[in-house]
Amino acid sequence: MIQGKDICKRFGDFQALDHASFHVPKGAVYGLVGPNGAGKSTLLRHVTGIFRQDSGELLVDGQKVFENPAAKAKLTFIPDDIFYFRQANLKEMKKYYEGIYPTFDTELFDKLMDCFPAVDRKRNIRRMSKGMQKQAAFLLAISCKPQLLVLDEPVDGLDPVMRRQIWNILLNAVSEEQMTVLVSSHNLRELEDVCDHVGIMHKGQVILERSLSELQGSVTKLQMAFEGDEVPDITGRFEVMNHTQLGRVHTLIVKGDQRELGDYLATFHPLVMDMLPLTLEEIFIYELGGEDYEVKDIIL
Ligand SMILES: Nc1ncnc2c1ncn2[C@@H]1O[C@H](COP(=O)(O)OP(=O)(O)OP(=O)(O)O)[C@@H](O)[C@H]1O
Repeated sequence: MIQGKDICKRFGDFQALDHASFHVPKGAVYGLVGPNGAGKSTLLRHVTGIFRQDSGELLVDGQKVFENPAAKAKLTFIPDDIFYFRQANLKEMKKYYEGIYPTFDTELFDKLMDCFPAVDRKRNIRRMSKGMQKQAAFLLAISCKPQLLVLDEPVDGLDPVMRRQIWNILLNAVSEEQMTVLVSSHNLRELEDVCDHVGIMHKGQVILERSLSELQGSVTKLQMAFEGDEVPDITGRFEVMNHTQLGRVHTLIVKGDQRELGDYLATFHPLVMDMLPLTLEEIFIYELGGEDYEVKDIIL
């Protein structure tokens, strides 16, 4: 759905995007994660056609987006600073969206209103709380039935119940409408349950991009104890990303097929051997561990 290649953007002397490349497949929920100032919002503003890159290529559904209304009609964007017209209420904003998006689904809008009981159609949106303004933005954006929904820090300012509610609605739209979602966040944990692809941004670059199905099962955390103090050397056969020892218990983070690993280690007759699930956060920490990055700054 989105193909970005070597995108560069400079603001004066500052290189905000530095050959950023990434790929978002159709129907994916793609999380863009990175610390403050990494360039996430800037990249999203290129995807949504607000900025034009200085160099590099960016295609959404095969088309350039900047100054291309046909391409823009396929996507909706919820930025971190949501815009509503002064004095407008939800009813009026809905009318505005209906005028721009031929795909706007009024029936869906009315149905979704039930999921956001606190949002009053007749109240000036700018007078609503930040969380309610965000709810209104979701309501409008999803009702446009976009092929691509771009979200910048989407659940900031929402209570946990509403976060869950919104993710449920989004994931529903992804499975029913094949909608693609590109979402930025500081927090990998927040995205862990919902994304199927993750890209990590640092200093204007996408330094790592993975599909979660590719990751799951490819990295294993093992806790083992053997008769002696040593563990068998498996480095010739598997990539050991991390090894710590506490007493006789060894904890290894190993890359490779889980079953093959288990079968191989069982031949050494360990006293104890447990395979533990890794969080997405742990996987990325180990994946980035060998690189010259302050991993703790990236994964928050
Ligand atoms: N219009 C602009 N003019 C000048 N500098 C800008 C502009 N927009 C962004 N920048 C700079 O580009 C860098 C990347 O900003 P961006 O907002 O994309 O980061 P981010 O990853 O979204 O950060 P955050 O997580 O804090 O929202 C920052 O150093 C920012 O100051």
